Amino acid sequence: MDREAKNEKEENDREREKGVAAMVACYQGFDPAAYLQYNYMPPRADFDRQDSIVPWKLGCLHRAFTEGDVGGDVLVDVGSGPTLYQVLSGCEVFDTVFLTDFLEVNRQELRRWLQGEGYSGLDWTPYLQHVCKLEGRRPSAWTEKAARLRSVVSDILPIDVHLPRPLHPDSQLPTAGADCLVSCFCLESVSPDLASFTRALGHIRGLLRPGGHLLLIGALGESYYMGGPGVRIPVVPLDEAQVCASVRASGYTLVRLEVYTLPKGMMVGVDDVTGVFFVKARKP
Ligand SMILES: C[S@@+](CC[C@H](N)C(=O)[O-])C[C@H]1O[C@@H](n2cnc3c(N)ncnc32)[C@H](O)[C@@H]1O
Ligand SMILES: O=[N+]([O-])c1ccc2c(c1)CN[C@@H](CO)C2
Repeated sequence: MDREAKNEKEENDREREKGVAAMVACYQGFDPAAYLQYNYMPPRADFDRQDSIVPWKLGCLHRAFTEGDVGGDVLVDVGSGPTLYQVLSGCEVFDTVFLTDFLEVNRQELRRWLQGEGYSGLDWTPYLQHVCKLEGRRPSAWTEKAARLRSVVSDILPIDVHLPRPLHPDSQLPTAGADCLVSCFCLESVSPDLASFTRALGHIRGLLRPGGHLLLIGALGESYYMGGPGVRIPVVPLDEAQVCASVRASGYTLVRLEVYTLPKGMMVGVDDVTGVFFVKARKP
C-alpha cells in the first residue's frame, strides 16, 4: 500500500473510531424501562391489531425457527437489550441460548426476569401467550414456555459488535461457533454509518459456524430513536437494497427478506422509522 493510500486508510480508521466512540457516549443515557414503554406496549405491541409491529416480528421469527432448516444446540441473541421476545420461538429449538448486550443496565434487566424475582419491567405474558398460539399450543402453556426459556438461557454476556471478536474469548461459545444468531434493531442502531453496519455484520458472522443461520430484524428509513427521555440516538437510515447488499457483502447467503411498512397508527413519536425488515441468511 503506497504512502497516500496508507494515510487515507489511517484517516478513515480514525474517523470510524470517533464515530463509534460518539455512539458509546449516546448509549450512556439508555433507559431500559422507557425503551420498553416506547416500543413494547400498545399500539406497537397490540396482539389484537392486525397491523401491529410486534405480532409481525413474532410471526417472522416463528416461521424462521420452525420451517425445518434452522437447528443445532446454540443460539446467540446479539444486542438483546432489555427484551426477550426475540428468543421466544428459538428457545424451543435450541438447548443453549446466550443473551448479550453492550450495557450492564440491560443485562441486569434480563437477569432479573430470568431469576424470577425483583423484576419490575414489562409483563412478557402476552408475548409468551401469543407465541404459544403461533405454535398451536393453548395460551395457558405460557408458563411452560417461560420455564423453558429460563432453563435454556446459559448466560447473559457483554458484547461489542464493533470488535472483530464481539464476545470475550472465555464466553463459553463452542469453538465451531453458534448454530444460529438472532439480532433485532441492534446493528443499525449502534453504527455511525453504513460501512460500520456492514463491518459489524462481518464481525458477528465470526460467531456463527459454517452452515449456521442469521435471523436479522431491523429498522428501515430510521435516522434516530429515543433511548430514554431526552436520549436521542442516531441510527443508520437503511433501505431494502442496502440491507441485502450489506448482508451479501459481509459473507452471508441471503435466504429471504420480508418487509413491514409502518401505518400511521404505529408512528408514536419515539423515532422516525418507516419500515421494519426481517432477513433470514446463512453462513456458507
Ligand atoms: C435499539 S436496542 C435493541 C434492543 C432489542 N434487541 C430489541 O429488539 O428491541 C439496541 C441495543 O444495542 C445495544 N448496543 C449498543 N452498543 C452496542 C455495541 N457496540 N454492540 C452490541 N450492542 C450494542 C444497546 O445497549 C441496546 O440494547
Ligand atoms: O415497533 N417496534 O416493535 C419497534 C421495536 C424496537 C425499535 C423500533 C420499533 C424502532 N426503533 C428501533 C431503534 O432503532 C427500536
